[in-house]
Amino acid sequence: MPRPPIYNGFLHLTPNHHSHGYWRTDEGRIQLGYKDLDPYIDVVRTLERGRFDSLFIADVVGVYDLEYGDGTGTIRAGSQFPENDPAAIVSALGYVTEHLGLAITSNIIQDHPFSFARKLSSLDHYTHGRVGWNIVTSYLSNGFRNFGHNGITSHDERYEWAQEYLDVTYKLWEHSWEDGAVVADAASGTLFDPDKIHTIDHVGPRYKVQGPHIVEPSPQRTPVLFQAGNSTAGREFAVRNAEVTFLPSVTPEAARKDVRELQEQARAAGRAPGSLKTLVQLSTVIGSTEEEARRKQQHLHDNIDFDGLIGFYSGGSGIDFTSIDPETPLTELRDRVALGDHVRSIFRAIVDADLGRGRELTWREYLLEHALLPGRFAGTPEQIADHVQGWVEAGVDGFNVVPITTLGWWGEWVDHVVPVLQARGLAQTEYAEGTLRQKLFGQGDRLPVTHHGRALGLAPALT
Ligand SMILES: Cc1cc2nc3c(=O)[nH]c(=O)nc-3n(C[C@H](O)[C@H](O)[C@H](O)COP(=O)(O)O)c2cc1C
Repeated sequence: MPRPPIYNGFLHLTPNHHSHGYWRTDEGRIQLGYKDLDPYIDVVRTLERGRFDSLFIADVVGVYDLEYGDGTGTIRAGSQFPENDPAAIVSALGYVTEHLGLAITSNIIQDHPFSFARKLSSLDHYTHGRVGWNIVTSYLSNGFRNFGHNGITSHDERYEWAQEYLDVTYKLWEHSWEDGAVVADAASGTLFDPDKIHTIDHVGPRYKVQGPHIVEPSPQRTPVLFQAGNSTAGREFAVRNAEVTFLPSVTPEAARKDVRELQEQARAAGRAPGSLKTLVQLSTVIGSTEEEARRKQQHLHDNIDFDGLIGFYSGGSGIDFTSIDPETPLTELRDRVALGDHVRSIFRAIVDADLGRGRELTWREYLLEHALLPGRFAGTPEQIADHVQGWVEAGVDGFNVVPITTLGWWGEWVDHVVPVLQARGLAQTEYAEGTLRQKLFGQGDRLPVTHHGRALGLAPALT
């Protein structure tokens, strides 16, 4: 019998994740506690009460819109700014939970792979095998400038860089220590068997790492690997490396096709069936009646900080949208020659999608209704469960649950929606035993032997 869908709680250690400016409202002010540990302890306890599979912490290492407009929109609104470091909180969250997976985002520019592998192995020990890694290549040019680069590296080159980064970590996690390297034989005075611990001697275009790994193999060795690549290079990277990937689909119909194509690609790349799980974003506004849910959604729209949203959107896409009047109809933007071919092609695609179903949308309406939390659904718990069912029937394996407020919102979901989902077999009622990987895949603690990271091996030592 297949397991119920996977649920990740999506978090960001910042005053506003996607509800830009909502900190100003009575409901949103709680997010200003983002610097404290206690509110997050509350979040993970709530997630565990709701039998979430994992907490998933997003992260960026720069300001979204420093290069766009007057460069202040996201700073003033506190949109994904400031950003506390996800790795710093994992031990504490692991200590107060027993089963919840703890997946952190870390990008390839912020850490050397040797120190990153060491950090994740340590966290996997301290959490008894519950750590995951969201592999990101970073899309913020300010992020690159913060780490000594002149600007953002080109898109496909970032994925090549990421592959080498991962290969270094695979060598450290999977190949540096053989099984049986820990001896602890008091009679011979041998704690570790040097013959079973190897240097990795990695030499590549960006990294030179001798090794050995300086942390004992942790329960999962490699953390569970999450990734969200939608481009051609991103998909290739996902089918080679990811164990859980995020689909861009905003409707179940789109997901059906996306899942099929991805799984065909994974099969062609030699991945075992079921070894690459697909998640979609699930963003909901919950009401005891449909009317209440709609009212809450309107309240959210009315309180979005538009400069923050536009700055976020500009930084995320690498296109300066700050000078466009939000009240401009999309068709006018599609035809505005001064915007250039690339930007106009984006507006053409949006207009062609006919998201207003015949109604002409303005740029503001499009951003609020479709770009802010794509696929957002407002309804009662029963309607949300119907909505979830539609996605499951389309073949997705689970959901990244996006809250309206990073802190304070989770009880609403767990107390009102989860019981309905559980009653319909759409959410687990108990945790399976074991590590995060064992819980998600039921095939043991380690990467499958056919996975690239296991198959890689160590190159012969250079002399
Ligand atoms: C659910 C989800 C979470 C993401 N989290 C982050 C994040 O925390 N930090 C980040 O820099 N990028 C994040 N991304 C962006 C992806 O890493 C990636 O850049 C994006 O999906 C575009 O991939 P592509 O260039 O292959 O199309 C996220 C994407 C998705 C869909």
